Amino acid sequence: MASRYYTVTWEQLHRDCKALAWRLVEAGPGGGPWKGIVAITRGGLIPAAVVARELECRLIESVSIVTYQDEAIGRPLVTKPPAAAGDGAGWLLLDDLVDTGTTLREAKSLLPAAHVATVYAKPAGKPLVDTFVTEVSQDTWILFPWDTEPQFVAPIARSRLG
Ligand SMILES: O=P(O)(O)OC[C@H]1O[C@H](OP(=O)(O)OP(=O)(O)O)[C@H](O)[C@@H]1O
Ligand SMILES: Nc1nc2[nH]cnc2c(=O)[nH]1
Ligand SMILES: [Mg+2]
Repeated sequence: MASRYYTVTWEQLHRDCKALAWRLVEAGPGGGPWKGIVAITRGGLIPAAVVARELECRLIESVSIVTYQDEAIGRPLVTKPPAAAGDGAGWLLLDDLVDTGTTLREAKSLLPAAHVATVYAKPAGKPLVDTFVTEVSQDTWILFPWDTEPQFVAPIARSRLG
């Protein structure tokens, strides 16, 4: 288990994805538009939708890589390779976050020339990313809005009683 959690709301995710789009809008090949976005599913799907809207990009490809079961890391399994995008030149390879870098290493072996972007980055995986927005510490687990729901919490005074 991680030693701390960082909870991201829908609003914050939207804001952070738009901040990522600002960083990417003039970084396409020759300063022009990107050929398309390759989303690493599942986590990259919603960031890809928001970034695609902001960059007016209509071509979305996907590569599916399963690395974690809940918070436990395993060997990365490519359940769907990208159907198009060649070696990735001119394409954005997009994921929600990089942690150890295991998933991105696998994705980059399929699309070595792609520009790699994530919304969040932890120190161990950061060197694999060309563009990101927010860094969190390695011992932090990021909780996305699709992983959580609001629930009752006891008043502070009551929780003190043990
Ligand atoms: O840098 P890493 O240590 O590889 O961790 C990052 C990856 O882990 C999560 O995916 P996960 O395997 O949980 O699959 P999912 O996107 O389908 O939820 C996340 O979406 C990243 O893709
Ligand atoms: N949701 C989530 N998935 C991850 N996969 C690897 N690290 C993380 C993390 O911090 N949060
Ligand atoms: Mg993922």
